Amino acid sequence: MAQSKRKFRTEVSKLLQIIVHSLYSHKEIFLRELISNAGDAIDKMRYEALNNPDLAEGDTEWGITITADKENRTLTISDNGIGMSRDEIAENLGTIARSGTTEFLEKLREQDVKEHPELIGQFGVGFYSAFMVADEVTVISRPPQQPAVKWRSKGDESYTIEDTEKDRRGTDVILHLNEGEEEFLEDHRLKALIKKFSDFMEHPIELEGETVNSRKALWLRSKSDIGDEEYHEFYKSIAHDFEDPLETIHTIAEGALEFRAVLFIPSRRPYDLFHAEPKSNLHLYIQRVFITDECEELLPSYLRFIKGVVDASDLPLNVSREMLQHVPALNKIRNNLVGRVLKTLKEMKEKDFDRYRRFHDSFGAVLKEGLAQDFSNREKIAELLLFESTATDPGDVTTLDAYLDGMPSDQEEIYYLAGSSREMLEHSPHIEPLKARSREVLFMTDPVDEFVMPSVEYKGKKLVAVNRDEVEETEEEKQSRESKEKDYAGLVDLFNEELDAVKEVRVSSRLRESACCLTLDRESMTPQMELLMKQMGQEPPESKRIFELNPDHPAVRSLRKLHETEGASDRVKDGLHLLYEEALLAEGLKPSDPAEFGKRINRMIEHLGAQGGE
Ligand SMILES: Nc1ncnc2c1ncn2[C@@H]1O[C@H](COP(=O)(O)OP(=O)(O)OP(=O)(O)O)[C@@H](O)[C@H]1O
Repeated sequence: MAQSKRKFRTEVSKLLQIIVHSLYSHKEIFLRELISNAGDAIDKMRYEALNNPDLAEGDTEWGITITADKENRTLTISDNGIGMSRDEIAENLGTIARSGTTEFLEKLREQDVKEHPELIGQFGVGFYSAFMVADEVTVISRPPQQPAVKWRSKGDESYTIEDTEKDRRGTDVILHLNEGEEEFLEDHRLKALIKKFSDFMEHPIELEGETVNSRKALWLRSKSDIGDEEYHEFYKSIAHDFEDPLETIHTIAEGALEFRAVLFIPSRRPYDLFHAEPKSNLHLYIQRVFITDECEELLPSYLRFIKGVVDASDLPLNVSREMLQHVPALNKIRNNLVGRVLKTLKEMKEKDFDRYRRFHDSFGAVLKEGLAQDFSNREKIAELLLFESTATDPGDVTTLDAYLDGMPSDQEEIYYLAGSSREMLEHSPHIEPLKARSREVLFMTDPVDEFVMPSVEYKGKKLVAVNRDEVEETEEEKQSRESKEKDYAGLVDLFNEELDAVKEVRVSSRLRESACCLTLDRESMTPQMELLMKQMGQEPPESKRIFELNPDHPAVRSLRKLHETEGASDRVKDGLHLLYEEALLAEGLKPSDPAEFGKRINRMIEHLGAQGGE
């Protein structure tokens, strides 16, 4: 097949533009990325050859070779890994198949990357980092038992692909270095970088016929021999991150169940934490042989932000990826890992709250998913959560334990209100009765709260949403309500007739500053849940709300008087609908007919004008 020229997909061009024009610091990480890709390719080939030795074509001296050619100013990274076919190379090096890529790159301005290169670290530039130091990159690759292919690009809009010859299976990545990047052709510089970035890599990395790395898989070494820097380099290599991790967990389990794991909590939320498929990010090895990086059984999805490796020495090497889910030992490893992670987080929270706060700001919303996924650890997860509340200053947080500590002895439940922002929640009419009784209300502003919190119980106390018809009236409130109900019976009847969308209209004794509010009955979905369902293209079941009127509010009182003198006049009906629409707005909802809402307001203003002119 002749040479064909193809355009990069837009997201690749955009990424290349950022890399070529603004990624000036951390240039040397290109070597880490390319060596890490080469190592992955070897791992994949070795795994395939386990079950099908013919595929290896007799070449099982796994290794990576780095060759510097000063005359031609090229640096070549070669591996005898799995290689790429013509289609694969176009797919792997011409597109970025990660969801949300385009949106992320669009948001990331070049200036931001110049000043904060770690932002791009949330994304992981991988192979494309080669263009930080090279004006042209050639990739020659041959998969087992297939022809070779040559890919070439100058890091602009396009690349070419053509057939070629290659004896050895695997991939050569040839960088034609930019002027000024000659340091990456120097032996001592390359050696130092390989030691720094990839010393732990199991496969030998050769430079000038000499193996440079010590090759001892990091997770097999004893903890006391490993310094923070080594852990951090290892993390950056597997996570493709620019920043150090927030926390490292190195576990060596011996006895009935043997495995080793090195887990990391990143310091920053990756760009696709919520839109990518929620799957675990751990690499599973069995006796040092890489098996898969897509093993959902290793960690539940609410811990999907954890990166790292697990090496299970007890599992059979010939277990296929598909069979992994049926291996009971994996379940045990998973329980063990979950326990370690939760324990580490608890310790961090107790000993270094500022650091824990950083963790929670990035990953708290994911951790919460565990309340619904992992019943056996529910209380441990709940203990880790942080919330703002009516008792904290904006930006400050409290915990469920602190809530319980500050709770009056006659309070039976933990109160919360979920919504889009603290600001909105603070002004919600539902807070008023609790405030009046000096009860703290937790503010929940993550979308997942609506789904998980209603079923949570913490240390025997149920979490109750204060916008639901579940908060009991006090005796005093009850008496005050009953004394006023008679006066309002007529107006309440008219509301009931006029407002189809509500299930019940009630005189309320709980509201203070607000004239009215909408309360959910026990079974209904919250407005936010309804919105989410609509966003997902589903029609939520119709939920009717309870409309509560504050009999002591001047607006409600004057509407009652007007109703007594005029009956169900147009003015009274306008007032009634406006009160209802006001309650909708306080819930973050819209009046169902905005035009009619506008007209009602106009009539009211007109009326004011008429009064003023009198
Ligand atoms: N040396 C290689 N041998 C075989 N395949 C390779 C090699 N280098 C890259 N690839 C393929 O190209 C793909 C893209 O590589 P790239 O480094 O851009 O991203 P990645 O490693 O998949 O993702 P990330 O960098 O976010 O982890 C890889 O997933 C792999 O399939």
